[in-house]
Amino acid sequence: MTRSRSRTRRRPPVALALPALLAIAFLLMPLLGILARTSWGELGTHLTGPDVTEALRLSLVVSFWALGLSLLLGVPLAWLLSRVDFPGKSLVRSLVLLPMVLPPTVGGVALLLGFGRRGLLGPWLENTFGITLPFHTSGAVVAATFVAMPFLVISLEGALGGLRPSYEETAASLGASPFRVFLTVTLPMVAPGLAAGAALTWARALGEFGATITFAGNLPGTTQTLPLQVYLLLQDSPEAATSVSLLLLAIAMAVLIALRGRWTGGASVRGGAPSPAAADSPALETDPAPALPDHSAPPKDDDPKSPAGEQSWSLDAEVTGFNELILHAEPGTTIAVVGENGAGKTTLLRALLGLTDRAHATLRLGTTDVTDLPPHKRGVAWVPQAGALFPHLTALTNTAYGLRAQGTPRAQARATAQTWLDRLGVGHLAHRKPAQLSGGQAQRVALARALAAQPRLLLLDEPLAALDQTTRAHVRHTLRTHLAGFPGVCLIVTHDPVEAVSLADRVLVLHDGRTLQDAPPTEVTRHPRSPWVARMLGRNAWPGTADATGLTLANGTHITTAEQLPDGTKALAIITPESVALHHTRPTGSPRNIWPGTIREITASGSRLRILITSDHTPDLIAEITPHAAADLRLTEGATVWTSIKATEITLVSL
Ligand SMILES: Nc1ncnc2c1ncn2[C@@H]1O[C@H](COP(=O)(O)OP(=O)(O)OP(=O)(O)O)[C@@H](O)[C@H]1O
Repeated sequence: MTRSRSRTRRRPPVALALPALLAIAFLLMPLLGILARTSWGELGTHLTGPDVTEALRLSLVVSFWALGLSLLLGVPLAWLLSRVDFPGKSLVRSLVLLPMVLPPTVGGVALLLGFGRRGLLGPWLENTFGITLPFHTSGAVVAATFVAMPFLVISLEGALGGLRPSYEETAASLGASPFRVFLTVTLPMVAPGLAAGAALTWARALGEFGATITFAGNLPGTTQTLPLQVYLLLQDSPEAATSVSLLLLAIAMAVLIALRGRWTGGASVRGGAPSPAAADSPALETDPAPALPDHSAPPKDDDPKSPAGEQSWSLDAEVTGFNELILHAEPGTTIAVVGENGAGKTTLLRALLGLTDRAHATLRLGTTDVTDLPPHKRGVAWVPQAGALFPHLTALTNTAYGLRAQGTPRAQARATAQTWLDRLGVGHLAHRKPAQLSGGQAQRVALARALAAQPRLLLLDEPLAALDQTTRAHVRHTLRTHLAGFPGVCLIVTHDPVEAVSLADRVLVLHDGRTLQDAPPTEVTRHPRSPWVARMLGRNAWPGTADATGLTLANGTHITTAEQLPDGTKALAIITPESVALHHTRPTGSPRNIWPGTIREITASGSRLRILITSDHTPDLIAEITPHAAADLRLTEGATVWTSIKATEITLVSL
């Protein structure tokens, strides 16, 4: 903190500071000119004259109409530009920006040729609706909208672009229709950007001159706004022009001051890390989840979509595209989805949600085929990484979101949400915003929100990734308790072997989008089907070819094993780190596999030490020993050791 402050106080280089100061002086000089030349004594008279008050009234009318029109047309346009890919999009974006760079008088000419009496659309407007824009206030509104709307569109498009899609996707997965998502999540989250854009739009419309005078003329009381007044007054009464300019200047400054700090707008989006507020708050990670006598989902009548009598949902999915796999699971099954980076875990989840074109899932949940339903009608709830709690809603309203989207009355939805928050041990935080929750608390609220929506399939994307080790253990315990009673199937994407083994009934190992192994954790632990899975589970896994006495590795090293596979079978030799013994000198006696090696790395793993050994004879080998044994052997990085592994300690897994 101190360091960053002293860094900002450091004297700036003269080569940059000097032109920067000149720029400030350049911008300031005209404003000082207005202030210096204002006849302060006559200011009141100038600003209260009938012409000026009339022009001010007209300016306010025109600018607010222009703002209204810009909001009406510009908000959907900004949304379209930021969210939909369509041909000619960059052309449309250039079109939006054009009025900002076009000389306003040219804009006025263009408006005349488009909407004027002899323009392309003018005659039709006149004949059909009796609307004539030039020389009417409506013309001034059109001119102001033309030049001001781009400010709204680019501000809002920027804010929308900065919004992580996971918020809107989560809202859809909770059952909200696209329009509801827009109103309840998108708009509130981009509110600062929208407000900044609206204020700029209004200020620009208020100051509009060139397009207005060219298109709508300069008729007192009809199209003569304040900037046009200034132009006229400059010829007849320069002091009055200065006073009116000061008024416009004051309004512009007021807008900018009101916008201070909002330029970087965007939503207050939190990551998974605990906020400072949360750090001060009584953290709940140590609270055990309350024991639940009955963890069934809330009453069925809360769920308008549930077919009567259906209490649980199996999963049948056939996924094609990047992922090629078939998945079947009985209700209540928790499946850990694991695999290397890029194996297709997230793509699988998104395919089940109906949120990606990269893979397609034929999906049946219980007796219902949801394949052709949009994401918000599938009953598939998603908890993305870091939870994606809506930052503008409290924990309670976040949790009630899915029920409200599904039509549950507000009071009932809130009562049910409170029940779920209580069940997950965060009921007392119901009225906090996500920014006031710690990472662990936020994860519990995100889980409560997903469960409260009564999904038929629950997808958790690395639910514990953002948490520290202690919190992780507690939240894992909570998760296990609550998943135990979930009446559908739950898929958990994880990179954490402990999470996979301790939470799941099955481990689905993906490789290149396909199933490499789909088995109970004990089976995967005992017989990992790939070196990657073995390594993930902390085991050594050496690929080779089986023969009569064991396995021959690619480099020719032979490993003797107690069990044998048919000659020529491609297989993995799985060696647990605890079964690797280390010696100072070449051991004699029963072990059949003995190689020399060099210690490359020693790291702590719980109460034991993990030793990485490299050798010319074998692939890298991990051994795990007690610190006491390490001290006895006086192990240091770089030291030479002998490793030995009993033939009975090696498992062969055919590939
Ligand atoms: N929008 C996309 N367009 C093109 N390719 C993509 C897109 N999203 C992901 N991919 C690619 O698809 C593959 C699978 O990605 P996916 O995100 O599903 O992997 P993952 O298993 O979740 O990885 P990680 O563990 O890194 O999160 C990767 O090769 C990735 O580069």
